Amino acid sequence: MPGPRTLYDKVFDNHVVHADDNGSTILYIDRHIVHEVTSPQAFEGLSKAGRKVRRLDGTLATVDHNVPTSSRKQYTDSASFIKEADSRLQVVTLEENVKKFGVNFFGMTDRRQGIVHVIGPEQGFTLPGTTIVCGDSHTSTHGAFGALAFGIGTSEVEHVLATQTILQSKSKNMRVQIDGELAPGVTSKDVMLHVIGVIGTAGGTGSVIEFCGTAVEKMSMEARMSMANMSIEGGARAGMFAPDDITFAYLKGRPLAPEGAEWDKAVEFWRSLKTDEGAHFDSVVKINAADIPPTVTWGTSPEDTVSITGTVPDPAKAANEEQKGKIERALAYMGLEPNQKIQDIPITNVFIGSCTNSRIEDLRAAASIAKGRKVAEGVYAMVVPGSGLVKHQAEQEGLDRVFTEAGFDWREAGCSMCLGMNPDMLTPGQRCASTSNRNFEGRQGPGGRTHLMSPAMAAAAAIAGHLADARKYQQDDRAGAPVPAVEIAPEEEVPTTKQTPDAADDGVVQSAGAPEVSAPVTQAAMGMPKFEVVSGVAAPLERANIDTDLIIPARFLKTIKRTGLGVSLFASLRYNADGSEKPEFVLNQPGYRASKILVVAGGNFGCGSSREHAPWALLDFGIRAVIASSFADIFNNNMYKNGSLPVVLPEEQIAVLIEDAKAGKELAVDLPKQVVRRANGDEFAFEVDSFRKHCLVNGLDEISLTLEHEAEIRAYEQKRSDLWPWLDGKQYRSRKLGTQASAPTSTDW
Ligand SMILES: CC(C)[C@H](C(=O)O)[C@@H](O)C(=O)O
Ligand code: SF4
Repeated sequence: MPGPRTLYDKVFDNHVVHADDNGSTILYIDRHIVHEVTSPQAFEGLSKAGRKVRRLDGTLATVDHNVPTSSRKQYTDSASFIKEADSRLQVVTLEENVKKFGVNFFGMTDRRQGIVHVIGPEQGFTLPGTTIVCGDSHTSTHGAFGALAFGIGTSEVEHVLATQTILQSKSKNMRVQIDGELAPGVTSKDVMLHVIGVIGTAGGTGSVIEFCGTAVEKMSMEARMSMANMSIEGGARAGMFAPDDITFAYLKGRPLAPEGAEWDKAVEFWRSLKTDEGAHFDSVVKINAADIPPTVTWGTSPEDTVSITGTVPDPAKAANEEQKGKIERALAYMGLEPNQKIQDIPITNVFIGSCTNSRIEDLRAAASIAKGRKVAEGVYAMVVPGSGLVKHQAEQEGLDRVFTEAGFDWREAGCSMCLGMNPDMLTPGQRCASTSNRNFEGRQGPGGRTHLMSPAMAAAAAIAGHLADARKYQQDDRAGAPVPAVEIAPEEEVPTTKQTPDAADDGVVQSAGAPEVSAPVTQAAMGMPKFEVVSGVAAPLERANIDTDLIIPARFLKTIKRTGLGVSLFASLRYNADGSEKPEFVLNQPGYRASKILVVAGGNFGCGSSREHAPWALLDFGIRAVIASSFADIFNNNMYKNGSLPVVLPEEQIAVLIEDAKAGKELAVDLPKQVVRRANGDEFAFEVDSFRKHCLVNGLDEISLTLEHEAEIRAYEQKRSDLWPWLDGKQYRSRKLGTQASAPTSTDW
């Protein structure tokens, strides 16, 4: 018998297909959600290698990032409806791929279309105890159901499509415990912003967070989803909540949830998915719910949080020079003054939407503030439901009229203004009160400024015309008049220093049935380059927390190829608005234009989005190795999958290498010997996982290696059918019973 285990341990253990002695595991994936941005190159890889989608019954695709959110009344097809050529190409490419491979698809005329992380739960495709992946960092959302759900890169998307498995090593266990009563007017979004303010954007790196505590136990599924969603903003691989009666009540009757006797069997199993008494957590953070104020962000990182009643931080009071520089840079970008009152910050835009806060409860909360009021003069406010079904439900409840009468724009489902990838974008200098999850520089459009907050707070800001305390706008429906719900303390402070944690499956889809897998190919399908020794003058980059939006902004993700992105690498740092080069940026300087190595002072390189376009852009520019003190998890993986190497070294050694780089001295990154060699012969040793090293040095394709374990994958699928039959789709089941299944169609559930 194993010792006491956490929820994460249990779900992980239940999915092991094959474990190597070195800790690398082939993990079975129950659910794979696919969108148009991160899948074209994966389907192309599949085609080139002559492979099929292994489990169509566990795969669901939709379009969300590129779709315009304007009325679809005139829609006839995507090719004519989507005006922007690159966006159109990604959407049409997915439409072609789902047809070609038989993948279940919610397209633009399907009411079930919406943001990937909204539609999965809505359909009951997301189930407790499952493993769920998507080429998207906010896959963590599905952890609200007690699923192990995480974002992956495009190479991994291809791996999952081909093998229904993924290569993983075990993460650490982290617990975030929130006990007590939340103050009136404080929502789960405030809680999560507060948590990220406490642990920092790298606080959860290498860990899976389990959220627990009395405050969390009372939360609705929507509220839990908002928190799990933003686990990635805390750097975590995933965020999980133990499934309970609230979870089961949400799932019961959903189209793909189990039914009848199978439902009872499933619930009985789901109830076992709790952390055992005495299970080990590598770190624990405890938060008192009553201490959490309505929280917003002031800066350019989700960790830059402050109470709505607080003030903009003063760099002069920063703990150290590094912090001072960080605050100054953020204030300059955000156009804010030190010590300015948060509630005095005027806004131009409001965005209520995104996979964090576009579900029915979110819209209800915003509507309760908007009801009977008007959007302030000069503010453009939009509400974008997370899916066609959320939109429909809201319209049934009359919320659309509440919004439109108040002057909000009522839109069609999609990612919209969460990221600058479709027509909904900020223009330079515009300032947005946003219910989304990322406030990185340029996130909602080049030069745009984002303040993250809850739906109620965003609605309050729309009405006030500046950042505002939603508690002042809470309405008493019976009286029909606005009344302040609580007395507000003048200056609630939120901790500014980071707290160090003390150590301490449905009746799915239909399709192809038993998989037919083509013979393993031994050479990399995409021709993965070998990595041995890479040398030359490294480019120094002195900045921490470099996010993937900064490495490659969203507007450049609209490609269906892996190549050609080098020119857009670090676009906002590299180019002026007129397209001319900024001479001060390191990669524009003569000595570094051909650098193959980047040395970064400051950790958490590659945080944020899962876009594999980030390592592709680096590679296309010519950079094959990045040396930093730490890397965000998904980015780290993505580098390896493309024959490039993330090298982790201690800060002191990096400081030496930065000086070498500035002096134009050559470095060599020697993977076989696992050292970085300086020009004077000194060597700094680094660690690397032995399996990954083997793949990189030999240019091996991981899919082929995994398919060598075909017998084990099949055995696992048999075991899964026996233990958790509700995870198999209907046609899959009938194929196994020997009945002839009909050809897959995209609506055949
Ligand atoms: C496009 C996709 C890769 C990206 C993500 O991984 O998060 C996007 O959804 C985002 O929010 O930045
Ligand atoms: S974070 Fe924004 S862009 Fe990314 S999936 Fe969610 S809504 Fe879409």
